[in-house]
Amino acid sequence: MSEVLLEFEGLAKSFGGVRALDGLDMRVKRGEILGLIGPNGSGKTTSFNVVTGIYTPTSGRVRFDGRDITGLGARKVYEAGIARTFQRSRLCLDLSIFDNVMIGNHARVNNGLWFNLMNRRGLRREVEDGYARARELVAGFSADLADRMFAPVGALPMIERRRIEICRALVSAPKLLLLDEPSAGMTHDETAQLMDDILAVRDRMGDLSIVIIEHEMGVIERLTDHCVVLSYGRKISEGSYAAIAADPEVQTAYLGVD
Ligand SMILES: Nc1ncnc2c1ncn2[C@@H]1O[C@H](COP(=O)(O)OP(=O)(O)OP(=O)(O)O)[C@@H](O)[C@H]1O
Repeated sequence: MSEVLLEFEGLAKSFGGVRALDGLDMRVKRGEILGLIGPNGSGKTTSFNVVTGIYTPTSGRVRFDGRDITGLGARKVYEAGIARTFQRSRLCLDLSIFDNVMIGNHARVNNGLWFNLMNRRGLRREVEDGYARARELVAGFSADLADRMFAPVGALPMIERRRIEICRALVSAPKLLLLDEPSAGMTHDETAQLMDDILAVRDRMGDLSIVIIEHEMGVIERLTDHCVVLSYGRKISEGSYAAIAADPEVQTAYLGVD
């Protein structure tokens, strides 16, 4: 088995005259946490949208777990083992913690009409198994949250909502988790707690790979094994956080140092 889980080859995506991705080459190894950083508009979120099948690339290839997944639709990408969170929360605020987590579990349930109508025992077992799985995931973040699985998520503070979003992504047992600015909208203390959470998830889930987009450099420094820096849709640097932070091109493009 190759140690590379995800690979971009010359990935490009244009929107009219805007080259959001401009020939990006990048690799994510199994089990690593990779930080994807760069100034606003450098193509970070577009790369997530291309990998997850929301956008079809203009050119280039995406390979995942030994397969070419270029241009596969969102559902097939999800079934292949890639899950994500979004920069802006996509939780259903009126629904419970349990319901929100289960939305991420749809590939694992046999929810055909015939099954639901005729196999009541099977349906019951499916719901019970889903509940046990969702509760276990949530308990991994917070025992208190796990005791409130039927509370509406709209009543929860931002950090708890982020935890639920990560659980919703993890319930599909992905091989790759894409986190788009998980610290957005959180306080310094909440961000610190979330970093502990993400490291704990990685410890619990052995060879899960994580790609994290973040503007908070403290988060990138603490969490990542490797970083890739984008500018105008191209990779301008990569390496450990210490290496990229010391790179003059990164300082000029990203940190605003001349
Ligand atoms: N759907 C779209 N239609 C038109 N232009 C888009 C679209 N999505 C992204 N872009 C443009 O592509 C470029 C890259 O955007 P992207 O959101 O990927 O950057 P980013 O690095 O994630 O930025 P940020 O850090 O602000 O989230 C920007 O110029 C953006 O305006």
